[in-house]
Order: sequence, then C-alpha cells, then structure tokens
Amino acid sequence: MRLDVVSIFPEYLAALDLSLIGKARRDGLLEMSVTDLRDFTADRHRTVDDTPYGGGAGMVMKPEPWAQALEQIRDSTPGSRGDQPGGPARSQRPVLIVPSPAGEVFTQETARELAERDHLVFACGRYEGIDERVLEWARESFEVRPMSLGDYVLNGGEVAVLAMVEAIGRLIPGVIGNPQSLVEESHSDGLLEYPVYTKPASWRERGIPEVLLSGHHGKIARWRRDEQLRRTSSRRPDLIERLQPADLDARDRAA
Ligand SMILES: N#Cc1c(-c2ccc3ccn(Cc4ccc(CN5CCCCC5)cc4)c3c2)n[nH]c1N
Repeated sequence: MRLDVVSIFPEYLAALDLSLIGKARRDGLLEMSVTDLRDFTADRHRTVDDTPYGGGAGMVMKPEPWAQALEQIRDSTPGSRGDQPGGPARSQRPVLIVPSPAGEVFTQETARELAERDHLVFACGRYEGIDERVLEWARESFEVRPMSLGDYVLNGGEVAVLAMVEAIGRLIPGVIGNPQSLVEESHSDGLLEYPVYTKPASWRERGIPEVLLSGHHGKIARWRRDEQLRRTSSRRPDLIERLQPADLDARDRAA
C-alpha cells in the first residue's frame, strides 16, 4: 500500500515515523510520503488561503495549490491515471480521503475497507476548509471520500489523518506481530473489548477475576464474552441495537 499526505504542517505527520507505522515503512510493508502544500504556491508569501465568497468568518483554502499537489501525486503513481475514457477504473483509482466535520464517520469497518486499497491520499485541510471545487475536480482521477473522526470540531485534518493511518496501517498483513490481537479487539466483532489484567495478581488490595486464574479456557472465553456484552450494553447500547442475530450465539442470549 502507498499512502500520501498533503498538509501545510508536514511536521505534524512526523509521529507516523514512530512505532508500528514507522517500522512497517522501514520493513517495506507500506510506502508513505508527506507533501507540503506550500510547495505548490506561486507567490513569495506561499499563500494557501483567501477570503470566503459569500462572506463569513475565517479563510478558505485556495484550489490551485491543491490541484497541483494532487496532480503531482497522481502522475507520479503508476496506473493512477489509466488510459480508459473517463479515467482509471475504480480499483486503480487512488482514494482521496478528505478529513472534514461534514464527512462520513470513520469506523473500524472503514479502516478494514481502506486497508484493502492500493493507494490512499489524505488531504489535510485547515482554516474553514478546502474550496469545494477541488473535490469536484479530483473526482476525475480519485475516489473522493470526505471523512470525519466524529461529531466534534478540530482545527484541521492532520489529527484525523494520524488516527486514520494508524487504524488502517495496523490492519495491513505483517504490521501487527500477532494477528490474533486484531480478532479480539473492540469493534472487531461489533462489541467492545473485555477488561484485561496482568501481574501482580493482587495490587493495592485489588485482585483479579478468579476465572482468569482457573486455566479453564472455555470458562475464560465465556467470562470474556459476557464482559464484552455487559460493557457494550452499559457504554454503547447503540452497538447492541446494530447487532444481527447471527452475531449472538445461544449462550449470549442466555447471558
Ligand atoms: N476529520 C475531521 C474533523 C474535523 C476537521 C477536519 C478538517 C478540517 C479542516 C479545517 N477544519 C477546521 C474547521 C472545519 C469546519 C468548520 C466549520 N465551518 C463552518 C462554516 C462553513 C465552513 C466550515 C470550522 C473549522 C477541519 C476540521 N473536525 N472534526 C472532525 N471530526
């Protein structure tokens, strides 16, 4: 997989050189490049914003620097242009992910879907956002996906990209050492994860659930599933409502 990020704060994305994503890059499991939008400006002040048509507070990001940055990324990626009329086939098109409070909400399902794609391009807006015509223009060559982290307002797209890249990157085969840990985490089966404990068995006069010391794998699995159901019912009843009958077995229903 190839990841490209465009931002006026490229240093914000330096955190992606750390930890698992950084190791995945060094291991060749993914390629990643960060582009400074200001490199595509034509004035001495490297201006990327201007006042909004129709008035209103704040500034809007100018379209031309974005189009030039995205063209360079598109044209430097084999197969992204395609020679078919109407541009590249969907499967070849890079996905242009545009963080925005007005986007679809990014979920674990979104991460799983995007982890299957060959080329993701993230456009980090700032100010009040990017001129909408950029997204319209980009649809000729990209699959354009406005994407939101959740229902709160950030100051720009970089924090969202850090979260999305981590959520997507960890699903790429080989990035996580133990793939089993991907199976049992929150949202992998529609439920929140169970509580975890480690040594010492007694800590500040607090013990751990006896079943976890029993060595009885079946009982431990049952306890963990019950804890998932209990936690999800208590903290995220909306997830319980979304569960399909097939997601719950007879023992769950009895719980
Ligand atoms: N992902 C994600 C996000 C973001 C996010 C992502 C990208 C950008 C780029 C700029 N901002 C700041 C911003 C965006 C909109 C507004 C409201 N304005 C009202 C008047 C018309 C114009 C828009 C204010 C400030 C961003 C915020 N916030 N929350 C998420 N989950």
